[in-house]
Amino acid sequence: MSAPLSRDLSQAQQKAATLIEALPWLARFSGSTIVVKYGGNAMVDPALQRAFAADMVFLRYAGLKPVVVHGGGPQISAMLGRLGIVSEFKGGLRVTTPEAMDVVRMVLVGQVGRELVGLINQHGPYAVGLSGEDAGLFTAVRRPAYVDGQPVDVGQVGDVDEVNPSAVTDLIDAGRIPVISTVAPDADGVLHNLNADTAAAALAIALDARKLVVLTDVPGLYADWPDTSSLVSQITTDELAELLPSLESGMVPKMEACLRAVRGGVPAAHVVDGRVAHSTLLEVFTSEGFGTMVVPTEVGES
Ligand SMILES: Nc1ncnc2c1ncn2[C@@H]1O[C@H](COP(=O)(O)OP(=O)(O)O)[C@@H](O)[C@H]1O
Ligand SMILES: CC(=O)N[C@@H](CCC(=O)OP(=O)(O)O)C(=O)O
Repeated sequence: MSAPLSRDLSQAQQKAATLIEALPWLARFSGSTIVVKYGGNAMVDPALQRAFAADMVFLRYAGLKPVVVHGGGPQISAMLGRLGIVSEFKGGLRVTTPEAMDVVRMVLVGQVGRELVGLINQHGPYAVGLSGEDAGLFTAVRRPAYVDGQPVDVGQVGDVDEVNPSAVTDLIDAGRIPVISTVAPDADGVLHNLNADTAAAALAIALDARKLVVLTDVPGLYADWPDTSSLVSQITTDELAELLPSLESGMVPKMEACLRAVRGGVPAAHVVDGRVAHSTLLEVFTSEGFGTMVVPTEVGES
């Protein structure tokens, strides 16, 4: 039995309204580079993985230039466990011995990156995987770590010192979707383990990206975690800099990355809930946006 005509019509109008809501955002962002940090549940739930891959292809067809930087902390810990190598964190950073570094590279470049490339390429020949080692994309510098104010040795953990984005821009110009794993050599060629949020921010700046979108497992930043009424929809860089010292570990690298990106010239950085299918599309193409948006102080106050 078919539904009454009036219900068909109202459903059709709702669909048309959703499509037309995207029009100003398509006009604004078409041609822009968007760096997306893929992480959290979106990376382990098969339905969310497929939705994420479809979103990247959607962005490309909409005329945007998506660039994916992926995480993989839980996958690295699982593989270290399977190999009987102790996983240790100090000051929120993984202690990366030469032995652990081999595993970090194997898991990020050889497993997590490959899986995402495969998912995107079910839609066509778009994704190409590369790491910070390829064509000098990232040069790392040893990252200092502190516990209770005292310096501690975390081994081969790096921060991004230099970015040479030409390999990424070549791929974008060829219509591809770059998928980046965050390991990189230092100036002496010694491989380092980079936090993926940090690397995504550095890349967004170097690419002059229009947005940085960071997927995570919560609806966004809570000013007073875990009070769920304190979800922040928009925050300026100055406000975020003031809030940062009070944040707990999980959110710190993410919010530091957003602050770094926006202070480095990226017009907006967003933290969105990767547990919601198509969260990236919701953020880019709907008027309310989605999650927490970080903007420059002069924009937020105007
Ligand atoms: N102020 C806060 N706002 C939101 N989440 C917070 C906050 N403080 C701590 N968290 C925790 O940080 C986690 C996100 O960090 P993490 O697990 O490292 O992210 P991911 O795996 O997505 O890279 C959230 O799931 C939440 O438990
Ligand atoms: C130095 C450092 O933090 N390296 C991370 C690299 C992966 C990553 O950042 O993954 P997530 O985004 O899933 O946390 C690690 O070894 O776990």
